[in-house]
Amino acid sequence: MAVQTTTRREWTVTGMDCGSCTAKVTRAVEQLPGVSDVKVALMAERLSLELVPGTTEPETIEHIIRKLGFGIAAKGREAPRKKTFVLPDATPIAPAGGETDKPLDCPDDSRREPDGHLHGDPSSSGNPWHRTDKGRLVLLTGALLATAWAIKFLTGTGAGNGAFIAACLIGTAPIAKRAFAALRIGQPFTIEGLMTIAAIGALIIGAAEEAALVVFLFAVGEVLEGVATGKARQGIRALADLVPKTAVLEAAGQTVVVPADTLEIGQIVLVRPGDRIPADGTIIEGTGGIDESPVTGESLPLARTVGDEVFAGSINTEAALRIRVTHTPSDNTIARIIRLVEEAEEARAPTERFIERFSRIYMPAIVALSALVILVPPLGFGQDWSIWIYRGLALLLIGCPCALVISVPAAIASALSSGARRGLLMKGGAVLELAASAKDVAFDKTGTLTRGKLEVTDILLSGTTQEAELLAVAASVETGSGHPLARAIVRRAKANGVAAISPREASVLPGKGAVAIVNDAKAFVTSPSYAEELAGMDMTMKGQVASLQEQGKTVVAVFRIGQPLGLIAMRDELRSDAPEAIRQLQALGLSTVMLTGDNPRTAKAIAAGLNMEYQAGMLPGDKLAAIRNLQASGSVMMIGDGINDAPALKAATIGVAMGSGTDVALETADAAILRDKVTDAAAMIRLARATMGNIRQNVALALGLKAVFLVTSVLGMTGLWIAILADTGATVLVTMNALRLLTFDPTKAR
Ligand SMILES: Nc1ncnc2c1ncn2[C@@H]1O[C@H](COP(=O)(O)OP(=O)(O)OP(=O)(O)O)[C@@H](O)[C@H]1O
Ligand SMILES: [Zn+2]
Repeated sequence: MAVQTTTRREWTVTGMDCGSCTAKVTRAVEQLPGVSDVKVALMAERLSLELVPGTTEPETIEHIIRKLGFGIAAKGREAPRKKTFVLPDATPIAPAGGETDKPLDCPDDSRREPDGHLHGDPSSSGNPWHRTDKGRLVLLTGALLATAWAIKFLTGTGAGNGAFIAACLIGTAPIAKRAFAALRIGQPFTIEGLMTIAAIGALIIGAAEEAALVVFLFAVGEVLEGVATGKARQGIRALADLVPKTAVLEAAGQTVVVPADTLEIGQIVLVRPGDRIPADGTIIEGTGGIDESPVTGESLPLARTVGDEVFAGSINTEAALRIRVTHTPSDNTIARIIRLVEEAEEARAPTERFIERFSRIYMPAIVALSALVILVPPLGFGQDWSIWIYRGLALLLIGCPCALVISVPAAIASALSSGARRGLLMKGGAVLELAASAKDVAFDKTGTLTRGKLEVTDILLSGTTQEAELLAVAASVETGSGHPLARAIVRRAKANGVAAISPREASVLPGKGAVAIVNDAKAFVTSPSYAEELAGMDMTMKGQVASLQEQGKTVVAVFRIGQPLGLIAMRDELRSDAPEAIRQLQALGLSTVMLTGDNPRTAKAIAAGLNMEYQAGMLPGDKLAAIRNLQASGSVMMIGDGINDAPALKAATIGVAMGSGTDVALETADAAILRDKVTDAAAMIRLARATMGNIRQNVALALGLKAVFLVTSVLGMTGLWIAILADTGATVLVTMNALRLLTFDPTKAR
């Protein structure tokens, strides 16, 4: 075989509460044969990897993950693999590969439904805590501890000690099992491992009561971590809940209620007032206010009528609507947003990667340190063994990097879902981190700072040309172009009742204009400067152009080679919040610049109203060069509508697409602003900065607490159970702090 094909496989993995859990899963599977590109998303509870068919069986992967104490279920169904096959009479054949532990009644996992019920922590979402494995461990260890205490008080120390030993051993068993599973696949340093050593060690030095308490507190901590992480996950899940589960389908003159995820393109659904719209579609009957806040964050209801597009998840506020479905459920705008937010987690922030590397060293370092604490004082200085073993064991319990490792993903997940609810999409922690450090913000003009809905204001005719002729030629040249200028001209021709002449060989000259053969003559609609270059302009025309441009209007020349026909001037309105947006960005310490293909005079008139810098007369390539130039001095955020500025958006450190309609932009840009609000650019910066601030607080808190208890443990001021309490406390505190980002409102200027 020349090419080794791989298939992408996905699982839902439950029970991961922190970054060291995801690291454990990652390391466990990435060393398996045929496995590559392993991605584990803590918040989305997802494991995905590339797998060479016929190497590692997916069942093996599931088996290993379960052994480590997590729940796992395959996501979706993959195309059947070629390696295993089923005979016509459905008698399964074991594959030739020594896979013996595979259940015979299940020859191919691709035919198995994701079973939903999981071995480990059945579901960290939804399930009450006491129904989870970790919850049961708390109940078990708690009951054992209580019993042991009762025995101690009723019978005196001797029997009580035995009860504590039993409680500790029984409670440690499941933890030790997970530690051994990790050890067998080459991961000696796990929190379960440290726990097991500490508990057994404590038993050996006769601290049975404390050992039992430590096991109990550890179990409590695990549950608390699970609850905190579950809270962070809810932010993302809430988005998915916005799409109604059912839809009223119109079929053969009748209405039936069907599950919303079975809707197909072309079907007609009925949406009553007050209901959420079940699918992306087009209104075919009815007029009403639509609240699009779930999708775009814009909470003012927008008037929508026949022919308008609506988004799944929006609320129909007034009248009954009939809607034709235009997108399948998995392709809905909201579904794509959810997917982006989920996948965003995999685009790690540099800080996150640094912390992960740090935590890989941290645990072994703590183990080495506690070995020294145990050995050096008794051996070197003749000190008492039991004191230093105790202190060394306490130190071991500080070796859990959970709080540190969870600090970044929890903050980022909270920020991403908080942003998504306001129509601010960012593809991951890396984007957040870069946005927080942005120095310049570059704006496209048309459609970004302005509304992009141009209006023809002046028509100036050359020589004997009639207005109708000018418009007819211009409109037919422009029929092939989607440029806002082109649309304005075509609209005006229609309004004047001018019949368009069908053009031949119509094409656009990006950044310059459009050309076509109209009535057997090559005709152009271009920028005045390109017209000058191509055909020349007389003094009167030049004067007219200049005075129109000084009024902030965009002028195009209509001509055939050697024959000017006239000028068309258009005006585009600034978005009402553009001046405020520029003010806010400048107040945040960013420098702002407008990059436009329009001419310098028009650009100057518009930039003056915004009090910002500008660069004009730029071809798409020039915009790209300008971005590169700015990047020499720091991160650059570029905001555009994706028309004519895609290369610049791509080149910018953070490319932000603006506008809900642009399908492509959402997937290609680094971030998107779904409401048509320029001030959201400032909101995005604020959210990014708040997130990085939150992460810094979390890291300081986590490291600070570790440092304090490291010292107090070595000095013997705090013991085993305080050490485990400090660890859990830090994790919970850090997660709670990160959750504050869920309610942070970045649109408020401070
Ligand atoms: N289809 C077209 N018809 C007529 N003129 C055009 C067309 N496309 C571009 N031009 C001319 O080229 C100039 C630059 O176009 P370009 O699309 O790069 O920028 P723009 O849309 O005017 O502004 P911005 O760069 O801010 O979005 C326009 O101002 C216009 O004069
Ligand atoms: Zn953990």
